[in-house]
Amino acid sequence: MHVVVNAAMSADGKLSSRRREQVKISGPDDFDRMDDLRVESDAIVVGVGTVLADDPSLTADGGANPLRVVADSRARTPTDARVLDGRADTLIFVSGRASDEKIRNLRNAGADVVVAGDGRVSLPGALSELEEREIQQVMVEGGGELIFSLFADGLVDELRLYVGSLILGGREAPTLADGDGFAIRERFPKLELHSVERIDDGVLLRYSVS
Ligand SMILES: NC(=O)C1=CN([C@@H]2O[C@H](COP(=O)(O)OP(=O)(O)OC[C@H]3O[C@@H](n4cnc5c(N)ncnc54)[C@H](OP(=O)(O)O)[C@@H]3O)[C@@H](O)[C@H]2O)C=CC1
Ligand SMILES: Nc1nc(O)c(N)c(N[C@@H]2O[C@H](COP(=O)(O)O)[C@@H](O)[C@H]2O)n1
Repeated sequence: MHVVVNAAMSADGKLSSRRREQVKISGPDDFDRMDDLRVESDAIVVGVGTVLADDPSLTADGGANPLRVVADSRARTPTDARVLDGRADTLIFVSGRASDEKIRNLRNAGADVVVAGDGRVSLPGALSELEEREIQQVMVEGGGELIFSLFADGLVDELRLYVGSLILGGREAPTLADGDGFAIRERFPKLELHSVERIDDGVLLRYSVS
């Protein structure tokens, strides 16, 4: 399985505003590139924070829709969220912290709900489940909490990072890898830079993860 993290950040490294509002960091050509990546992926994964903040549809304009996947330990995805609009299949990973009632409500809203882990969703467990379903390419769209955990668990193969030409600012604004962060005595994940490409008025950086 190949796991690609795709995200857009401002020149000061923020994924959205200090109020966690969805900001258009990508321009039209970069959104087209993102859509192409959705089409060529078998699953798109986000954390429930992104669902609650952005209410994304996670569908592809130009082709077949990949499986939509949400990491949502406590089953907080609203039953009227756009990821449950029936336009594509949706799999929600919850953990032992999710109540039976919330799981039932999500299933009634059309989601496939799978329990992975006891505390937060076990990401190795979730990716194993996707592998069993013959998912070959996974596109992770965010946000920063989920991306940090995937790096911490050593589960990311590739990073495609669009850097837009704007400053969002704010110490509380989400960044690419939030979570607890890494310390110097631990191993910082290392990247290998493969390409730099100007798109719209920003830059796409493509890395593999060593
Ligand atoms: N510019 C861009 O490319 C993008 C920007 N964004 C922005 O990012 C922000 C949302 O990011 P963020 O708040 O970090 O939310 P995330 O989408 O990363 O979701 C985080 C939540 O996922 C749940 N989760 C379940 N399992 C795990 C796990 N193993 N590790 C980490 N999280 C887990 C947790 O909630 P629980 O414990 O309840 O399960 C956690 O709070 C929004 O402002 C959005 O606009 C988002 C995507 C892309
Ligand atoms: N690539 C990219 N550029 C931006 O400027 C963005 N704000 C995002 N955000 C991500 O796109 C999702 C929106 O999805 P839908 O089009 O509604 O399906 C959003 O939830 C973020 O994951 N990405």
